[in-house]
Amino acid sequence: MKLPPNSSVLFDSQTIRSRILEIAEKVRQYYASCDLGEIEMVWIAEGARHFADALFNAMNLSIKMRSIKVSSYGKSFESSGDVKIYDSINDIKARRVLLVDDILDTGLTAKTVIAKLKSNGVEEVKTCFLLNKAEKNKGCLKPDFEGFEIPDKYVFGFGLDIAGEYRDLPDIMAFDY
Ligand SMILES: O=P(O)(O)OC[C@H]1O[C@H](OP(=O)(O)OP(=O)(O)O)[C@H](O)[C@@H]1O
Ligand SMILES: Nc1nc2[nH]cnc2c(=O)[nH]1
Repeated sequence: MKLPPNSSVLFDSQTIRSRILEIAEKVRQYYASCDLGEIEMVWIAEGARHFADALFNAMNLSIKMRSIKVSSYGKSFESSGDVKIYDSINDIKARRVLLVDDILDTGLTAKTVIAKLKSNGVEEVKTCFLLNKAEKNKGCLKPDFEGFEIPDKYVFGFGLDIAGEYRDLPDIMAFDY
C-alpha cells in the first residue's frame, strides 16, 4: 500500500496493544464497585472500531456495548464544525456511559455527543480516547482515560482514515499536512 509522503510511524501495533491493556485495567478498576448492569460502552464509528474492540476485549467486563455513527471531517483534514450524529441515540438511557473514541482533536465531536447523552438523562459520562491532541485543544475536555497525548499532526491507521483509506493499518502513522 502506498503511504502518503512524509508519513512515519508514531506508535507501532505492539505499543498500541500494550497501552490499551493499561487503559483497560484502569477502566476495570474504576467500575469495580459499580453495578455492571447500569453501564453501557458507546463507541464512535467509524474511527474508534479497532480501539473499541481491543479495549472491550481487554476489559473483559459484562457490560453492554454499541456504536453510534458520528462524523464531522468527511475527506478534510480539518473539522467542518458541523457534527452529524447519524444514528438515533435517544434510546441510550444507561445510568453510566463509557464514551470511547479514537481521537480527541478539537473536542467538538465528544462535546456534542456528551451533551446529547446528558439530555437523554444519562447521569454519568466517562470518556476514553486512544489519542489526545492536548496541546491543540488546550485541555478543553479532560479525558477520564487516555492512551497517548500527541502533537498537532494528522494521524492515520488503527481505525483512523485519510478520506476513507488506511483505517486497517496496524500502526498509527502521522504526517504533516
Ligand atoms: O475532536 P474532533 O475535532 O471532533 O475530532 C474527533 C473525531 O474526528 C474523527 O471522526 P470523523 O468525523 O473523521 O469520522 P470517522 O470516525 O468516520 O472517520 C474521529 O474518529 C473523532 O470521532
Ligand atoms: N484520521 C484522523 N481523523 C481525525 N479526526 C480528528 N483529528 C484526526 C486526525 O488527526 N486523523
